[in-house]
Amino acid sequence: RPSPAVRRLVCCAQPPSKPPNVVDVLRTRGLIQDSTAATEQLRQLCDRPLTVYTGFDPTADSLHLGNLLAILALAWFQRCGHRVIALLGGATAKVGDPSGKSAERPVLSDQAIARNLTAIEANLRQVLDRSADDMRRSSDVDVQPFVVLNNHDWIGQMSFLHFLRDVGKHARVNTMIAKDSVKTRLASDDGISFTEFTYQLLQAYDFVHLSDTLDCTLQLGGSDQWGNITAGTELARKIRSRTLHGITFPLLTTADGKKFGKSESGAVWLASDKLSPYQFYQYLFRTSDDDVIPFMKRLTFMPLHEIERIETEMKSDAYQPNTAQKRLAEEVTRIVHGQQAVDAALAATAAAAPGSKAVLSVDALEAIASDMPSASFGKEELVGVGVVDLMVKGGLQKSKGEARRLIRNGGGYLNNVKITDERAVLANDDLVGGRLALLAAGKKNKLLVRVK
Ligand SMILES: Nc1ncnc2c1ncn2[C@@H]1O[C@H](COP(=O)(O)OP(=O)(O)OP(=O)(O)O)[C@@H](O)[C@H]1O
Ligand SMILES: N[C@@H](Cc1ccc(O)cc1)C(=O)O
Repeated sequence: RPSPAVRRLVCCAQPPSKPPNVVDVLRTRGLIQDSTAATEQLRQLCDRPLTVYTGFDPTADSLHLGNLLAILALAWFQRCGHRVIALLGGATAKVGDPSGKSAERPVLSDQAIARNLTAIEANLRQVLDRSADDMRRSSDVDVQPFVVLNNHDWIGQMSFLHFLRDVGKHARVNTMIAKDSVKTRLASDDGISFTEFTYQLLQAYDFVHLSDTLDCTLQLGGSDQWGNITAGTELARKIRSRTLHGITFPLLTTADGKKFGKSESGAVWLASDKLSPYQFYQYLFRTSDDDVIPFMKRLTFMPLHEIERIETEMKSDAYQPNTAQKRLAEEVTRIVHGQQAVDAALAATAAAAPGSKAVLSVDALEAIASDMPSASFGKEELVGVGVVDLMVKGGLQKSKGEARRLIRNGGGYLNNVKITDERAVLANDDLVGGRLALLAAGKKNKLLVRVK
């Protein structure tokens, strides 16, 4: 298929089509919580290409599902023809954002920050590059490459005196202590360190710096960032007499109301070495019926009319349970890990399904390994050994008698194929990839056997 540029030439040199106003996109998808201007003023501001940024502190070695909301908000700006900056907080991570935190953050070593920076940049690229490529393939909107910056490049050089004179002098402590992030911590027994107290000024300085150097006029962030974003708009007004804007989106919360975060246990990581694409897919597949439609609007690029159609279908008697969840899981996994990962997750899900007859691959078995008990044996303890013995040794059945009865009643399976003979032995060919086999007692009770 010819590139958009070539298509434009062929199609009588038509100008690129005008993308929708990003404010309408964000608003209709539930991605605006607060903003520094009323909707109409924001629409006017976004009616021509502008530069927008969001910051990510490298406080862990992966971003998570909550951060995906911020990345997708940036992607919507990119898809609507704006220039986007993803800012890595190499400097701010050393200080620690008190927003939404009830206690002081631990100090990270320079090595840990450097490792996290590389990992987080990879997460951003894996989503934003793919989104931009998809967009370039499917429309003629002028999608600009996104820019990644690290605030250590300017804050790292700044002297303390410079900071006190050029930034601190223009900030009122009264205003600073009124921010939610500080107010809550001041009320706690441990209070807040001077370091974390100054965080908002560093983020404010970033905004002014990006507006000076790259004409960035808008900052996005989760609702926990409102205080830091407005610290930037206030500073710009004071030291540059300039009006900058901010938009926040509501935080993505778990079913029990907790913010998805990297510091929370059980984070839904975007990095595949911390959470496999299959587990990522499974997590989304388990979304409740109440959350599935809002998640589709906020975490996918699916057109709204399609989401609304699914919402209507969910209310009909003919609706197959979990169809919407499957679609959500596929779309979000594709955005984060790509189509191949979706195909692999679907194959693994089919392999693990109760009563599955799916032909097994090594990848599928490895993907589902964490979902079921497993047992490892030397190859000589497996090949030529009776499946009845293996079922008992692996803990799938309590006794050989029980295992025999199971097979006689048609409930024993090896690699998703019914075992018809209770004297059957495991052959070399039964080891998928020469190292894995799946034994099952009934439809759900499965055991993964591995060669040690
Ligand atoms: N659950 C969430 N829903 C929506 N946005 C989020 C969520 N968690 C973080 N963000 C947003 O992602 C951006 C980067 O946040 P940050 O790097 O501090 O992650 P974090 O998960 O909040 O980290 P930590 O748990 O260490 O506070 C911010 O704009 C933040 O508001
Ligand atoms: N404070 C943001 C990250 C950030 C860092 C620097 C900025 O300029 C902007 C945002 C957060 O913790 O989520």
